[in-house]
Amino acid sequence: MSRVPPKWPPVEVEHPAPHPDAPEQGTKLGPHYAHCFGCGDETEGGLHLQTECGHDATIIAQFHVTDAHQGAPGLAHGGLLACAFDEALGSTVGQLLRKPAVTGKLETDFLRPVPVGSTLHIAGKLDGVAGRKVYASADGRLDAPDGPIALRARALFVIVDFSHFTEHGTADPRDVHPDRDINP
Ligand SMILES: CCCCCCCC(=O)SCCNC(=O)CCNC(=O)[C@H](O)C(C)(C)COP(=O)(O)OP(=O)(O)OC[C@H]1O[C@@H](n2cnc3c(N)ncnc32)[C@H](O)[C@@H]1OP(=O)(O)O
Repeated sequence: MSRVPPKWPPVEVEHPAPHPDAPEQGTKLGPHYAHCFGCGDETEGGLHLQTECGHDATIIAQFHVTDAHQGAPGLAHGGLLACAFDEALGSTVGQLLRKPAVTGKLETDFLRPVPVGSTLHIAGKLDGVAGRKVYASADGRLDAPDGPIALRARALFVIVDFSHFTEHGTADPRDVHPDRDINP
């Protein structure tokens, strides 16, 4: 089967430098929201993705695959793997650009099965910006930062105003203060 991906990014883009307030390499990034299914630390059934700032404007995430994440016996569920990439790519966009953004489109190539007990090492990077559209992509490697690639993902994020989260969700407007620069 041919796996030739379409042109990426699909439009002409600019390549922005990371925001001056973007975290430095090695900085551990806590959850952006304690109840986020992807990264929250108060969601018993969540993915508990752990992220940190990598080298060369990358965001590195680790997803430990447990019994709770199975789709087939002993294998991770594809939708949860896609969720891990959504979170890692959202973190890449938010942490490096310091702007609130939501996923508009997410494409995932599943190249190898991901067994329970393994750790997926996801490295996300920005591929370009066109107006409010931000293109980002990530590779997910099995069990080591240089392990075999199990998944690849490309995503379009759209920069939004903070009112997206107060009008469509239940974010507290008091939590959207002038110092806040990434998703609540
Ligand atoms: C640190 C934080 C980590 C967070 C990680 C988790 C991130 C998430 O999972 S967010 C939750 C999932 N996503 C959502 O709920 C988003 C739901 N969708 C929406 O709210 C809206 O459709 C939204 C905001 C994406 C776009 O709406 P709107 O603001 O009206 O802009 P709109 O004009 O439609 O689109 C903006 C541009 O993006 C393009 N675009 C939007 N969606 C797509 C798409 N699916 N495919 C291609 N292009 C798209 C539009 O064509 C437009 O392009 P152009 O500027 O060239 O005309």
